[in-house]
Amino acid sequence: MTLRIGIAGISGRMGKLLAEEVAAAGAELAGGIGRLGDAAGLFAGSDVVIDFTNAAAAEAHATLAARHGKALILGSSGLSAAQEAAVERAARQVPVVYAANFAPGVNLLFALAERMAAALPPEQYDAEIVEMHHRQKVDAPSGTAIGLGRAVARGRSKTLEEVGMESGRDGHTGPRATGPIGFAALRGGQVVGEHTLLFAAGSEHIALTHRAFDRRVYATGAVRAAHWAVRQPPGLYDMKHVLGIG
Ligand SMILES: NC(=O)C1=CN([C@@H]2O[C@H](COP(=O)(O)OP(=O)(O)OC[C@H]3O[C@@H](n4cnc5c(N)ncnc54)[C@H](OP(=O)(O)O)[C@@H]3O)[C@@H](O)[C@H]2O)C=CC1
Ligand SMILES: O=C(O)C1=N[C@H](C(=O)O)C[C@H](O)C1
Repeated sequence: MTLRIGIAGISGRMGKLLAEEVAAAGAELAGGIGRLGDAAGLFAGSDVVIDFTNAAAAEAHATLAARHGKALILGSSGLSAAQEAAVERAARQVPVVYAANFAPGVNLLFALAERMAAALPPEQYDAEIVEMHHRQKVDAPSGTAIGLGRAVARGRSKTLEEVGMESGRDGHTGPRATGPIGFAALRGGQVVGEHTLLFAAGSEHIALTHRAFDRRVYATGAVRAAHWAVRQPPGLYDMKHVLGIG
């Protein structure tokens, strides 16, 4: 049977591409809403909903997904801890794929970041994450940068909260602390998404960079996740589960 996919945020930069990718994948566009749309109606009429909106709307859509028993693909970034807790609650009842970035290359980068961090002692290698996005982006650091930070922390057998984040350095900051991960966010023009993870030691640097040239890469990944999610039991998944990379 043809999969019915609903889109929350259909008039946005991502939403327009998602509608095209739903059709390209042979699925049915069950409906699409913007800020003023009927969200409950969208969930009622869809097998799975893809959300690329904002943090507050994402939280509301997670609650609706659970209420309507529908799978959810969540791409929105900038969620607070409380908003992520609402997503986790929904995922006890329905499959939720919550991914900071739906590009395959970034998800490989997450896996590499964890392995590199495990191999490079924090006393010798400072981890720094630099990201750049278009001037319309409203949250910083990007969800992907935070995802990279979480991967580095995991590689060091800690959480990101335990390791600590150092962002917005300005003025007399004093020497860099050992351990925390540095974050820097650049905004300008129409940059689709660039992320660099740098491990800096006294005698060497290692840097990994991902550049997205076309945000269609995210839309293709999200539609792929939608087809995958409807076959899963309730749970919180991310793109590594969809792609089968660990
Ligand atoms: N995980 C990933 O791979 C990616 C994540 N993102 C994230 O996706 C989100 C959207 O990005 P982008 O498309 O560039 O942003 P846009 O601002 O272009 O689009 C967001 C859309 O969401 C709609 N919206 C706002 N509130 C609601 C609501 N309550 N219900 C339904 N729709 C709503 C807006 O509609 P209206 O026009 O009515 O205001 C708008 O069209 C961001 O958080 C971004 O960081 C982006 C790219 C990739
Ligand atoms: O807002 C964007 O554009 C993007 N947001 C995501 C993020 O916050 O990481 C993913 C991608 O970098 C594009």
